[in-house]
Amino acid sequence: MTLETVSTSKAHGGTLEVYKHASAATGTEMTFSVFVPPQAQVGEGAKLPMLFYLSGLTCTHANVTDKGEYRRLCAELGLVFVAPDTSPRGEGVADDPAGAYDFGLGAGFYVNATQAPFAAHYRMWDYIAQELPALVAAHFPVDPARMGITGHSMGGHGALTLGLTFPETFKSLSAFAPIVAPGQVPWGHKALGGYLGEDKALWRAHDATALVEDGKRPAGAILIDQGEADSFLAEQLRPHLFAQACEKAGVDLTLRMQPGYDHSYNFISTFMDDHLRWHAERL
Ligand SMILES: N[C@@H](CCC(=O)N[C@@H](CS)C(=O)NCC(=O)O)C(=O)O
Repeated sequence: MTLETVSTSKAHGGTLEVYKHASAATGTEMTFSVFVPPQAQVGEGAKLPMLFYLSGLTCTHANVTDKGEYRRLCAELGLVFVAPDTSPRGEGVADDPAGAYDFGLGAGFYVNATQAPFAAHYRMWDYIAQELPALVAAHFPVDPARMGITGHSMGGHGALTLGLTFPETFKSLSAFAPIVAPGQVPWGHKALGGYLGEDKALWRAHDATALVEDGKRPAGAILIDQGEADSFLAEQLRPHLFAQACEKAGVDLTLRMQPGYDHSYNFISTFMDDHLRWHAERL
């Protein structure tokens, strides 16, 4: 698969690179950023651990790339960091009929849609679970046996559901302010209903709390940070639903409620170092 370079720029001794490529999963062009730390240059054939970061509603690869403040520590730890887009885009890609921010473009919810007109391109589950790991392993100095996943909000939902479903691919798992129970909150009802249809039994495969209840297990322990001043906490995020399911199932979850922090990248960048270390220690 061919990658087209959008940009490349030296940072912290490594390089921040942005690429476009034709995606077999979505049938569209997809864009992602990758930070390659300086350890990649130490000898030919370096194989480094890597972390996928899945973004939230309205985001592209650029939000965390610009505001996540991950490069300095990734350079120190020798961790490759990959940030994909949140939905397919381009001509012929359906959007929310009313142009709402929480469905359609920028809101793929990391599922394979089954409902028209979204089924044609909204296949972010396959893109993140299969296509992107293979593509990254083929083109960058990464060890495919040492990949982790994290994400924010809708991207935290993606990280948890993918990490629980594919523990052999995603060996370490964390999330920032994730949607943990889409089957029980308005964002999830709209997205899962719109992409997967109204049969709620089918939603359980894309609901982290239901996945744990149904017996799925991550590769190891899970870290979640959640701001207590997050305006989405009570209605959309509800992390205690996931904590209860994990406790009952014996899943090792560290849920840290962070006083005063909101839903923004000020919160994410504050705790980014902790998440990078969490993954580096496990990969
Ligand atoms: N009310 C917000 C909701 C979307 C939102 O808060 N998105 C979060 C993820 S759920 C985000 O990361 N936004 C982009 C940013 O802060 O850079 C909007 O319409 O933009």
